Amino acid sequence: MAGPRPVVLSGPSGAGKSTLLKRLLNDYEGVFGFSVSRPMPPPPPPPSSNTDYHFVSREEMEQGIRNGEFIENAVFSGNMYGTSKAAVQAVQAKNQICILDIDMQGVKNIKKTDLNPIYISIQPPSIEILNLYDIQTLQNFVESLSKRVEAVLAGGQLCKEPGLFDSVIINDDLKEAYGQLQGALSEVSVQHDAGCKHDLLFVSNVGLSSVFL
Ligand SMILES: Nc1ncnc2c1ncn2[C@@H]1O[C@H](COP(=O)(O)OP(=O)(O)OP(=O)(O)O)[C@@H](O)[C@H]1O
Repeated sequence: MAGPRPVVLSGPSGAGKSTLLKRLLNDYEGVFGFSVSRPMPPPPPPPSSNTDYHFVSREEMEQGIRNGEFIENAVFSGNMYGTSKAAVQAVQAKNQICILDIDMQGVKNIKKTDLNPIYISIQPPSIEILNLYDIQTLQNFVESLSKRVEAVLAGGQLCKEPGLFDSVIINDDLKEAYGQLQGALSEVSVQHDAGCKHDLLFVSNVGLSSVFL
């Protein structure tokens, strides 16, 4: 597939992925594009005005899921959401760089594709700190707390699996973590600096992984 390599960002809810991404978006203003997702109609209000949805029929989406066309998908408030391989490839075809914020299942799914992204894991320094960061979300989803903690612990172990991630960033000090993220993205910068006109583009995942953990 022609075009720049996508970038996968993964890590437990509350590890700081959005915070780091916001910094990137801010620092590379005009370089980042907008997100691409595939919710089912009737669509809810977009999570952010930056979100660029691609609408398909329920049948089409269900067929696509059966055919393995989606890196990940989920249902929220009766609507289906997903990130398709085609959406990532469409971004590559525009010579832009996709950053995918996906969960561990999504990481495993994308490994089965030929998208060949750079894999970056964002991890909290400790489970105690994660709980502090994530307290509001936890309050909203108290009943799923134990499952979420299990998923966080499993994710923390999984990210250490050899070959799974290219970089594992422990988000203790935000400035330091951001510097490491920029370092991990240096390949992207090199391409951009080389005048290849590779823009960075943030493709949101369903963005609701915390709901489903
Ligand atoms: N290094 C850090 N030090 C202190 N607070 C942090 C740090 N990184 C992130 N936070 C705070 O932790 C909270 C959760 O961060 P953030 O929303 O970026 O996590 P996330 O990984 O995107 O979670 P989710 O996947 O649930 O969206 C935010 O309030 C953020 O300001």
